[in-house]
Amino acid sequence: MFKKLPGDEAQRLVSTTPDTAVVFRPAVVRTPALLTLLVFIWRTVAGLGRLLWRHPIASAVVAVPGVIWTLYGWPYGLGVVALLVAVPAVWGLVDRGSFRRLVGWRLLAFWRLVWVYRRHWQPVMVVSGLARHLDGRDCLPRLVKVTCTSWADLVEVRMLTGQAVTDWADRTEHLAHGFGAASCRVTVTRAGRLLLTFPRSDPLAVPMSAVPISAAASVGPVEIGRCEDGTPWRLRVHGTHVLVAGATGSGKGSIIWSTVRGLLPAVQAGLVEVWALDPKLMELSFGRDLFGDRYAAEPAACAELLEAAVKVMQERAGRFAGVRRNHIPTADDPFVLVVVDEVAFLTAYQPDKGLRLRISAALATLTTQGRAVGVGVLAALQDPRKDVLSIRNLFPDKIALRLDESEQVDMVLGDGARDRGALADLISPRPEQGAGVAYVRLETSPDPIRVRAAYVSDDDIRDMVAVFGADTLPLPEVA
Ligand SMILES: Nc1ncnc2c1ncn2[C@@H]1O[C@H](COP(=O)(O)OP(=O)(O)OP(=O)(O)O)[C@@H](O)[C@H]1O
Repeated sequence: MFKKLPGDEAQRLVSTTPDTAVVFRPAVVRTPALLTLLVFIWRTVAGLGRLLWRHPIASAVVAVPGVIWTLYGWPYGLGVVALLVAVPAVWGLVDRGSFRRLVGWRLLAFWRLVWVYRRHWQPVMVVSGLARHLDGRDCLPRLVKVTCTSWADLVEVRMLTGQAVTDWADRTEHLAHGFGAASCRVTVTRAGRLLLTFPRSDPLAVPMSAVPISAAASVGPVEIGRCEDGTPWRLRVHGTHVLVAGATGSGKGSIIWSTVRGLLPAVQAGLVEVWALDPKLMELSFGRDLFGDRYAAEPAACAELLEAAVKVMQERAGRFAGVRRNHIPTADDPFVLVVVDEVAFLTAYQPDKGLRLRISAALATLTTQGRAVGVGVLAALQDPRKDVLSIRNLFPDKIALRLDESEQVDMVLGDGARDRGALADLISPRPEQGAGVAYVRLETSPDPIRVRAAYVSDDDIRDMVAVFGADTLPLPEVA
């Protein structure tokens, strides 16, 4: 048996004669055959023990029929095999949900662990540069566990000591291609541990129709679509400000309209007011009757409406000072949501400098002081550069729809978001596949979440106007 010498050994040789070929002979250590055999047996036994410990059910499913076959003969063994096939099949037919949860995804996870991840682990780690070669040995990050959900493989990994999350985040493309997935997302679970998410299918590939309007009036997070894991996407608007960035046709309208739609019962109950600024005249004007007097399209009118919102905010701040620190929506002090479609028309592309400054000042005041007194801003824009919207960092919650360039992702979602898997620049430009698909990074979590907003069609907006139009709403006068 050869003992591999440390690879750095040759570097210690020094030759004083130029152009002399250095011949390096590795030392050969002869190991007794018995020792080799013992090491081999030990490794096999340890491997079996590890297999039984890690996968007791899978091991039992294979071992039990074998043992019965050996002890009682083949008819009994075959009977147990038939039972092992028939019981899950009937269970799966009767209650597919529980079968998948308790058996199906576990079996798939076992299969994917053995066939995909463990098989390719070493080459992928070495080629992607995540493994290290130390003292002649390959040190690999540890593959701890694979779990399957309906749409993705979740792979838990223990990093090598001294590795950082960015080492992995920088290599998501290598990992995705290496394990045959379309993408990879990196999440930190605890010190030294990561969760890699490899989607197997895209549950957001099919457009969703508008979320039904709830009977209950709520200012709480509004359900506006679905997250990648199948749970509802609830957008918090009260107590925060939200910035929506996306190229033309990316579906900014669906986020704005889904939010307005979800708030309508609360608007009707007088707990919420939606103030609409529509400088492009193409989006919010369609449901203009929902906003009554609180609608502006001309830049001068937009400036006035924003300044009116600032007045509401300041008046409340004066009343709340020293009395309370948070806003609770009531009929007297409703939550005011200022919706701005294409905010760049008012800030960057506005030729009148006086108006531009008034609007920027009002927006900056609202976004810095508004959330504690119940005034929120939901702004949409196409170009997220700082010179287009200098106050973009004042929005705690950000949504990146399809973007034109990869650099724009971090501009919207913050540093490192793209490396962590927010591939907003790769969202399909085909409306049926990609419109409304977005990555969200909430104030409370650095990890981007992939979501899709429901599509609120023109007919839906007409219905909303018919039921919740201005004549049915309690709209107080602008101060
Ligand atoms: N959530 C969605 N699901 C499916 N399709 C959508 C969705 N949102 C929008 N679309 C489709 O994409 C098209 C463009 O959407 P929308 O006008 O909302 O984009 P936008 O980002 O507001 O574009 P612009 O900035 O040019 O106004 C719509 O006409 C619709 O067909």
